[in-house]
Amino acid sequence: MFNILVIAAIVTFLIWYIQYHWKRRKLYAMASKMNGPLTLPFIGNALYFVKSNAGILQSITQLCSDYKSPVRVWIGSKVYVGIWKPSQLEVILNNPHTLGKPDTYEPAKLLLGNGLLTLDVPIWKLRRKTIMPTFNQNILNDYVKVFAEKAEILVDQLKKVAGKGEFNIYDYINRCTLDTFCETSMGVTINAQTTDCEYMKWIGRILKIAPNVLWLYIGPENFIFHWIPDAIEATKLLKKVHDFTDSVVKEKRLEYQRKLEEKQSLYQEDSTKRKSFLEHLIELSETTGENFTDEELRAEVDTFMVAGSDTTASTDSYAFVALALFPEVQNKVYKEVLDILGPDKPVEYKDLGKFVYLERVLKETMRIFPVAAGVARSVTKDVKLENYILPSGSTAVLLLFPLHRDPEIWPDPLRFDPDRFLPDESIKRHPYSWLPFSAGPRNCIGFKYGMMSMKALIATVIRKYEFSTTYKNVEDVELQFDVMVKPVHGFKVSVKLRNAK
Ligand code: HEM
Repeated sequence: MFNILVIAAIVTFLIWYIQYHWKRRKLYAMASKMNGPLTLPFIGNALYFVKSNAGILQSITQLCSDYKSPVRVWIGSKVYVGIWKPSQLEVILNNPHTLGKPDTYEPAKLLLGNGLLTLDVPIWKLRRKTIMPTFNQNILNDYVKVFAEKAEILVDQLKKVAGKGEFNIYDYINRCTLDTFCETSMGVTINAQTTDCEYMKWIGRILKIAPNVLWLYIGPENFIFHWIPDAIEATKLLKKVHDFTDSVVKEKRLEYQRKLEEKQSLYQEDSTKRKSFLEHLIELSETTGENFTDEELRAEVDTFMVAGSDTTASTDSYAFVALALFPEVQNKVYKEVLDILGPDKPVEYKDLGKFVYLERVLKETMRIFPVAAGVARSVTKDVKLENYILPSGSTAVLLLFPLHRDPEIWPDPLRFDPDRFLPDESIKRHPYSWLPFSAGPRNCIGFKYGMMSMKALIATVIRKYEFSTTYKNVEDVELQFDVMVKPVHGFKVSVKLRNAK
């Protein structure tokens, strides 16, 4: 009897195994036509990525120098196709069958709920269309006052470290950015720069733990996620973050209802009152029939907070490291800001377009130090990619870091030269050569907000402080993959008050 059961189990397994591979035969055939390293049974090329955070980034860079785009990599039973050639990126970023997010984004779903970043394509399309108007230029212009106010507090906070040697400027900028985001996304003041703010600690810790648990989703091992201590801690912290956002959502909804009952639309009541993204979303929800649930509103607000604040804080910090590394660039930015603002006038939205050199510096910073090393998309139908077919069932990984450092596109790629972004130079390149915010219909919805807030912060700070660093050059800034691309040894700079007696 026992023998029969064993034979039945083996036969069932064999039938399942053959069916499984038979269904995937097209995937195997197409993937085998692409370049890629030799694969080991069962684990594929997983060993390439079982490394330290810095090692992972090195492995990706090495793969891209050993092979041409697209490169195929197997991790367990999943095939990932790395792409960094601009013409191929253009195909993927604009194809309707590569708009979805693969299961590598599952941890982000836990973090953020179902917000724009992680939503499945059909719902994402509707949601993106609804949310898009909240990023219009007039709304963003209203936020510049907040950017300027919070940056002035940052100027004040930096007095603590001025003239006292090197420190990690990210710690200061991150607090400033969280202050700005809480005000503009939720309409709440958390004073992260001047008080010991719990919310900031939760977000900081979650982002720190996230890389330790991310890999659990890059394989069939998803089920163990909930048993890992870091994942358990992250879940507890997430609850606190979600409870905080939930309470703000409820409060703002009640406020909206109260105003309606008083028969005053928010606009009629006080057209000069600045509204946060959340307040705009509540209004859209009520007036367009979109009917966002509280949970959906929370997911969108949390998504803005997480997708927006660490990316801008890190890019601002890289920009200060770059200014510290290249004093002649720093001087030019300082002069431009002084010419436009004078010594004390707070930055206003109409000034931002005039910072043309600062804009080139930011673009060159994001080229050399793109905080998002890559973007992943699931392939739901075969897609022709020049001489290859990207098979349905694979994951396209758009490698922005290797793209931005490709010597064929960017000669002498580690030379920091903002003039690469002069219009006459930009026009010579493929438009998909520079993609820090990605591109196509699912690009970063917050890119204008990001550019405006970074310009406002840097202009406000550079006017008061001069930056230096013990990093000697770009190569010296060793990088690692830490959800975002971050320097192994921090964003090390020293600051000195300008005109200090
Ligand atoms: C330097 C700053 C920023 C960088 C480098 C950046 C980069 C990116 C990238 C690479 C993506 C992925 C796009 C894709 O899948 O193809 C993305 C998506 C997104 N970003 Fe940003 N981002 C920045 C700032 C912001 C800000 C300020 C906000 C919000 C206020 C924001 C909100 C989002 C959202 C909601 C998505 C998902 C869009 C969608 O799937 O429709 N980001 N961002």
